[in-house]
Amino acid sequence: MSNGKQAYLCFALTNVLIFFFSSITEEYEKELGRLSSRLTWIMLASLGISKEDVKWPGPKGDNQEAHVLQLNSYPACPHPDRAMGLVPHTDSTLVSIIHQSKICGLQVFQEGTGWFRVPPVPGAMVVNVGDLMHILSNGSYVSVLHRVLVNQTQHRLSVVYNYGPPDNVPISPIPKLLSASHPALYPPVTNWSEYVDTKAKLKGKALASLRLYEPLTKLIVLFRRSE
Ligand SMILES: O=C(O)CCC(=O)C(=O)O
Ligand SMILES: [Fe+2]
Repeated sequence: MSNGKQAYLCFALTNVLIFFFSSITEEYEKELGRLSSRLTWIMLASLGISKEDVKWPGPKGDNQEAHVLQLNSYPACPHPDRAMGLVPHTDSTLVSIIHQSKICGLQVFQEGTGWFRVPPVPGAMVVNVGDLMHILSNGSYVSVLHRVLVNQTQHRLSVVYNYGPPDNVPISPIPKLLSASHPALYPPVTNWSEYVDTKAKLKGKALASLRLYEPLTKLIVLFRRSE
């Protein structure tokens, strides 16, 4: 086959692959959008919050939630003890839905236990509570600290659907959840992208730096310690 024909075949094949990849990605985004929205409203409903209580402002009060689809690739690393796939962090989202390939790597931090593995389970996805859900629920849902380790021999992939509020919408604790005994723990965050910028500057300390009060449990511990 001539070089010209080979180049044409390669070009045509690439276009076919791009077409299939884009249509699968589009379908995936649509489904995950529906799933994230349902999960978000179910989580809020469990706190007694309805869609009426969280009207995203907009020209007609009909602003749509936003999302970012992220593809992560963690090449095999001969010295996994000297490298980190993804440093410990919380997600700047309402919720994030992770699809992991068959390789372990994701770990979650739990107070008192430390880091534990979240192994891939065939047919299952991982749902992370993000910082904006933490703020919206006034700390009822706690955003999860997690990290990713690299594998010595196997390449790991993950697909993360980051689900957040419409952009340009301020996020603050839902007023219905607040009372004299449950004051707002966070001031309004201007909007999703601004929060992401703040986080980039303050690294892991963005949420803690916004917090207006210490959790009551911590105060009790401090009080007991000083007795
Ligand atoms: O790769 C994973 O399992 C998690 C990725 C992640 O935490 C992220 O992209 O924020
Ligand atoms: Fe994450």
